[in-house]
Amino acid sequence: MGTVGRRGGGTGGSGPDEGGGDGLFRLPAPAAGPAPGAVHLPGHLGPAGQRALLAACREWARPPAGLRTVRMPRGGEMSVRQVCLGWHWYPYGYAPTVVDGDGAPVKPFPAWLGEWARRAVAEAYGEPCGVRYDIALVNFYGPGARMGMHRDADEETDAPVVSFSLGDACVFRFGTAEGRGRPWTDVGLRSGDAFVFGGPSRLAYHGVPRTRPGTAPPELGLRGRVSVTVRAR
Ligand SMILES: O=C(O)CCC(=O)C(=O)O
Ligand SMILES: [Fe+2]
Repeated sequence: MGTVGRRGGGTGGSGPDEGGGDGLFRLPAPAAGPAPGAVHLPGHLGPAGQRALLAACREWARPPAGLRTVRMPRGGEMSVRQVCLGWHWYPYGYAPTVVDGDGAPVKPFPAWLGEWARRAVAEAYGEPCGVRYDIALVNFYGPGARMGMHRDADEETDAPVVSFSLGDACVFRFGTAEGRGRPWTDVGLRSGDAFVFGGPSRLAYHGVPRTRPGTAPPELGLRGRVSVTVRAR
């Protein structure tokens, strides 16, 4: 990856489907920190983009290799339910099949989602992105679900991670690579936002201490929150 700065301008027609003004993507909005290499893109996905991504998530959630509860090695369960694309993540590694679930082959990672991720990275950093994205983790947050501070450290590449948010707003806590404690910045993520973290922030601890139930855009028809985090293995 090249220099990591704030985005410059628009990225032009690099998306898989511009949606003819129907709001698949919004015009670039001002991008902001909270840390070097970590860029919040508020309102990155327009209404049509949010609808399209949510419809895809609903398909991906179906069995086989569908939504599952993740069991942690020490016996706890994640409150967020998850489905993976491309490679199946389990604590702590990647497998071609759902080794900690129904054993089915993981669903394919769609090329268009890689395009969406590259588009977000290009907007965040103001330069083209050539990463071959091949993994997505789709997280479903019901009432009270949260995600503890962790690093996305099971990938072999240092390609930026891109997350897309749908539904209820949340507090996204973004810390440092040094440890899971302070200092951190609490960023409010809302439906349609993208968040990119790469470069010096690639291995920063982050988590979702809470969502804000009832704040999803009503027209989306989603209760709760969904995040889609795209990575390169
Ligand atoms: O839900 C989010 O926004 C964060 C998800 C996350 O950190 C992950 O999937 O590793
Ligand atoms: Fe993460």
